[in-house]
Amino acid sequence: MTAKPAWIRHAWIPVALAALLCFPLVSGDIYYQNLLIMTFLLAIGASGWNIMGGYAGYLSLGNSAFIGLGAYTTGILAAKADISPFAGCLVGGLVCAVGAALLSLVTRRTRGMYFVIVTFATMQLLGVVATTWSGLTGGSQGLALPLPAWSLSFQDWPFYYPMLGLLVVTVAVSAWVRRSKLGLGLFAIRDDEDKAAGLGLRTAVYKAIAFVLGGTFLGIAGGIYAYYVTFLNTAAVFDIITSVLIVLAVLLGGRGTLWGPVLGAFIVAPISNFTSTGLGGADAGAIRLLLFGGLLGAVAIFLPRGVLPVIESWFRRLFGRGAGHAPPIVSRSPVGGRAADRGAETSEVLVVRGLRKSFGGLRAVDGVDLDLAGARITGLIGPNGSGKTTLFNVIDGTVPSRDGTITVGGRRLERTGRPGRAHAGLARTYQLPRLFAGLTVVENLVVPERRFAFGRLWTKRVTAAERERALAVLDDLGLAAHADDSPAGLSYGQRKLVELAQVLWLDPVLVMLDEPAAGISPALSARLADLVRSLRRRGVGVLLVEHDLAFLSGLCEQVYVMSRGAIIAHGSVAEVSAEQAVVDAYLGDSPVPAAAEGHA
Ligand SMILES: Nc1ncnc2c1ncn2[C@@H]1O[C@H](COP(=O)(O)OP(=O)(O)OP(=O)(O)O)[C@@H](O)[C@H]1O
Repeated sequence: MTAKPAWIRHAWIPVALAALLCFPLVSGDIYYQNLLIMTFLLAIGASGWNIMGGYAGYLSLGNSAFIGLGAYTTGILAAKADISPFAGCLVGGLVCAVGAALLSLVTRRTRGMYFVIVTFATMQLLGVVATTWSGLTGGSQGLALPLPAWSLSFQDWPFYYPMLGLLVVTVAVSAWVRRSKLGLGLFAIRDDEDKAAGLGLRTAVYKAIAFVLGGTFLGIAGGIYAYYVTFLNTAAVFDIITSVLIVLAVLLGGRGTLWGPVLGAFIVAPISNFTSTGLGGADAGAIRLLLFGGLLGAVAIFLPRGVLPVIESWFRRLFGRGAGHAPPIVSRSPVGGRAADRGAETSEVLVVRGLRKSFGGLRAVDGVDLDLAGARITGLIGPNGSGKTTLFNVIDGTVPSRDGTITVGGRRLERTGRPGRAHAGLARTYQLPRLFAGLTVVENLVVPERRFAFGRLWTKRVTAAERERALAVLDDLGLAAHADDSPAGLSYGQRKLVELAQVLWLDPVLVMLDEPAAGISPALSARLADLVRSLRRRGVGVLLVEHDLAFLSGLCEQVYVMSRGAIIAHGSVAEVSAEQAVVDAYLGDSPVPAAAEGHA
């Protein structure tokens, strides 16, 4: 069965919106109006949180801090400066945007549980500041906002419609983020942040923008909420329960999806409302926290994907809705690039001097010097544990080192971060291919970023030109039929090929390949060797770690031999194979493979 056109699949959106727009006009029931206002607030919070927590995979538990900041900014402006709360809430959004930008600076290097703790601590800190700064916030006495001046016949419409409007804007922005390069980068960060940085993505900027967007919407919603309740109390506004409800709504609905957080809010808000009106007494807050904390744990364990993805996969199974493959474009992948432009054949692409890296007392890399010319394929061999991967990691910035210099294409890079090294033309693959499982094969190919530009973040996730070029590359690799599949469906060898094609998207001057031929079929190995030779023709320098000497000897002009962190020999495969130190360290007593005696 063919997929239905997008307008049919999305027809429910205007219907649902029209129903929500008409509801207050046809029903005079204030209870349901209020319930919907709180649902919209939760849905805004959940959609905003989803940009950072769902798309980028950064969970935080401090989001009610932004609601509180927005609410207090609006409340203080209204109570002290007589500024309309509807204008004040925009200022609240701005204050939250600045606050989120500052917080993302603080949390730049924080991940996982540490990120959760820092955001939670920020919320607690803001609560304490708001309580102690009583001259401004009213402290524990609370802060009263002016009562709305409109006629009672309007009921709660002046809160209902702005909140609904803000929800529409939040979802629209969230949808637009998904379709942009910003979203592509955020999903890549969620799958493998280190790899994304190695492909040139300025991950800190991506995360900061995601955090600022979510924080801004929460701040504006907090401002409208402040006017709606007309009385702010620090204990209630900076309560952890609001953060828990936001996270619960996202996880329940479907983290990382567009509509999951909204669906989750429509399920969670009525339950929350029921418990806050139904439960009384001094322990009501603790019971609610226990209940929603328990629900959060249960959803994380028993429904980790959330309701929406589960329903979608049922539908797919029932109606067989597939993504459909675009026809492959038969053309050759482009050659040339910056390596050829800079006449790399004649210059050094990599110069390393005195590089060292120790892990405790172990000298994994011990004073390594390397000289690699462009348009040359250089092998790096050595016994297991001799330091080859660590040397790669130090050169590409995965592992920091304080000793030694690294020059790529004439630029000193030892103090440059991973994205900067990628922008300078340094690219690498891994022993086990690391593709982004949440992206399609084409998206994996186009995700690398040759240089950072703000404007680029807002462009389409995969432009038509990029798609055409990516399909040409995949066609060359015999993988065009998998263009729109998840890389999880590819064989190990195919993933290695795609990873190589991915790093070539950077248009590098130097490519470091970590055991590219390990564990792949002879046919794929031959294809890979062809690809490596084509790099040499384009003037790209190649540094290749490989245990398969037959593979190396057919490719490399020179090899470096490592043992115990140091380079112990350098020359052609035949030359180093004849050296006694190499035989002792690497080959042991085995004879040199016949293939090593004559190389291309
Ligand atoms: N993060 C780390 N912490 C501590 N020791 C490490 C770390 N990474 C590597 N090592 C150690 O450094 C030494 C060099 O390891 P490395 O992985 O670089 O060797 P290799 O030559 O790539 O080995 P192989 O050929 O098996 O991949 C090994 O003794 C390894 O145990």
